Amino acid sequence: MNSIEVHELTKDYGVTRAVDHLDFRVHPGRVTGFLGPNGAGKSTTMRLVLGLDRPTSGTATIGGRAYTRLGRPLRSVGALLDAQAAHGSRTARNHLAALAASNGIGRRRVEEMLEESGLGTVGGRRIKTFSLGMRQRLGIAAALLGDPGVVMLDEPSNGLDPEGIVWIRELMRSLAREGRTVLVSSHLMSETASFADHLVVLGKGRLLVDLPMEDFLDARSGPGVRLRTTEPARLREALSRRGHAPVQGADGSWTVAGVGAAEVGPLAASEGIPLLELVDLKPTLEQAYLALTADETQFAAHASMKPEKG
Ligand SMILES: Nc1ncnc2c1ncn2[C@@H]1O[C@H](COP(=O)(O)OP(=O)(O)OP(=O)(O)O)[C@@H](O)[C@H]1O
Repeated sequence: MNSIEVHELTKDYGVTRAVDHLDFRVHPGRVTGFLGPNGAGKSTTMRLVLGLDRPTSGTATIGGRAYTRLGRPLRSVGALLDAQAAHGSRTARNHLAALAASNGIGRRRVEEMLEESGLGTVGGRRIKTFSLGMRQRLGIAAALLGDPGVVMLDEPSNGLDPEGIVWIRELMRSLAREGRTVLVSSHLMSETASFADHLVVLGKGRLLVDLPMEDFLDARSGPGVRLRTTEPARLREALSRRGHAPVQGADGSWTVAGVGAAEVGPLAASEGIPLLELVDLKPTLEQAYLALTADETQFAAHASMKPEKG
């Protein structure tokens, strides 16, 4: 009911195609990370979902309805797109109160959200005196004012201090646990890995990936292990007989590509080689993402090198 659906969505700005026949759905009950290089079309997609821009073709809906047809939109969808957008001469409290009034939301909720976002003591200050992190907190407070089922945040950690980053991470996790739909764009891979269950990745306006985080990481890595042993020379020999070349790290551990712990463990046991540590390696989100975007760049280079027909 609360999902975001994007269907054949296309947006051209003059000759620039910002979004190109996009198709994906963001489901409730999980945090979806929205990734892609600069200019990939993430902000444009979010603006189209929020009715701030009109698609060239295709549709973007929330629970089957266009944003512009939602009665009191803040009660259905909360969004943070640009934390600088708030009126600087208003106080934080007045800013939230104006939003609340226009969406039929009670004053008590304003105070609740000021507290929740860590702005309880500065609610009476003008927004123009706020730091980037404080504006970001205010933007998140505004997004959640109407207790919406759908939350869309563009770079929410921008400008936040470490405490703020932990706060936003926990907040997103709890919003998803409550069954809300949470779509979050970010350039910070370790951050995204810490809160997202699912990933949607764009490249040049097109959909590259729509997968659970685990599946994305698994799909972009071959097997590999890290191990420690008291007899590296014997293990290296045993592994090289099977075509594997261990590489020693600065900390004295060894990594072996192309083989899993399920194979290395029994091999070491059968050779009587003691292992002090043996773990299957998973790539970080950053490694998997960079491998994906490198493939894309290569693909683009090949495509542009193709001779023209005719
Ligand atoms: N109002 C506009 N007028 C003209 N071109 C635009 C406009 N908005 C976006 N674009 C172009 O559309 C493309 C997608 O931009 P968009 O801001 O959606 O990307 P993004 O993935 O959010 O990038 P970033 O990670 O840098 O925020 C870019 O080529 C951008 O220059």
